[in-house]
Amino acid sequence: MSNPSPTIHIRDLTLNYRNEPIFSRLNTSFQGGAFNILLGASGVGKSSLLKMIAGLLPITKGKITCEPLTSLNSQISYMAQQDLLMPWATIIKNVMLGSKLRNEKPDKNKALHILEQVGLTKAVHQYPSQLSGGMRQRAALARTLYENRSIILMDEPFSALDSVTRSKMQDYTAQLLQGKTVILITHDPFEACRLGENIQILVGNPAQIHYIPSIEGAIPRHPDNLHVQQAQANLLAFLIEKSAL
Ligand SMILES: Nc1ncnc2c1ncn2[C@@H]1O[C@H](COP(=O)(O)OP(=O)(O)OP(=O)(O)O)[C@@H](O)[C@H]1O
Repeated sequence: MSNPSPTIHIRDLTLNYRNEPIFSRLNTSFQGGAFNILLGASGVGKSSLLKMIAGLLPITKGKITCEPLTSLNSQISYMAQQDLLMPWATIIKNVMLGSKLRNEKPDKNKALHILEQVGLTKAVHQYPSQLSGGMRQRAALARTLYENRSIILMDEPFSALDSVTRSKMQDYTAQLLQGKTVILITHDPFEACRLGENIQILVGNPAQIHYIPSIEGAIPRHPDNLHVQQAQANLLAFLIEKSAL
């Protein structure tokens, strides 16, 4: 049997930026094999936390571990807020870039299938500069989904999409990443309640974690679902209450 997707533990993690604390002794866990959603006001430290998990920001105090205990970095696929597409490569080559960098044989059929599912069949041989912002974001999503990793970190992956495309991409992503450990940052309470199996909010300065009660039903939850609507209203009220504005 293959290993289960790991749970990620954050222990006493501290991050300062220009002598200001972003978090101080932060503790939480992101559930293995589940969609973990992370919300919080702009600037609270969500992207920094994700980058620390991805190994892109150094850890000076505290620990990030996973259970079962293995090396984190080799298991992670990370989708940044910026699409980070290579301007010199076509969209399909961008999607298969990871294979190339690892000297593996690229799986063209898989890349084409994912690109079809994200609605980019016609753009396969185009360059990033020829695409709209939403198309570029879907290309970056396709590249992330192509990597068959057990931990997927996504920083606002659907933020540039219109609401219909966003809903379709949420459904597809939830279906494809079933059983993986996903940490997804969003500013959208509705997205959080449709996709979240574990919802956490970073609040305050230094930031601490606040947990949202779990929502009934398997993901992706239907927009009609009354539990989703109620949870979304409660979540929005909480975010407004904690807003510094
Ligand atoms: N290299 C860095 N290391 C640590 N902190 C940084 C760094 N660069 C910027 N910061 C500061 O860290 C704080 C948290 O930024 P971060 O991008 O993690 O917030 P965020 O919650 O993801 O915001 P947003 O929702 O706007 O993307 C900000 O005040 C930012 O100015």
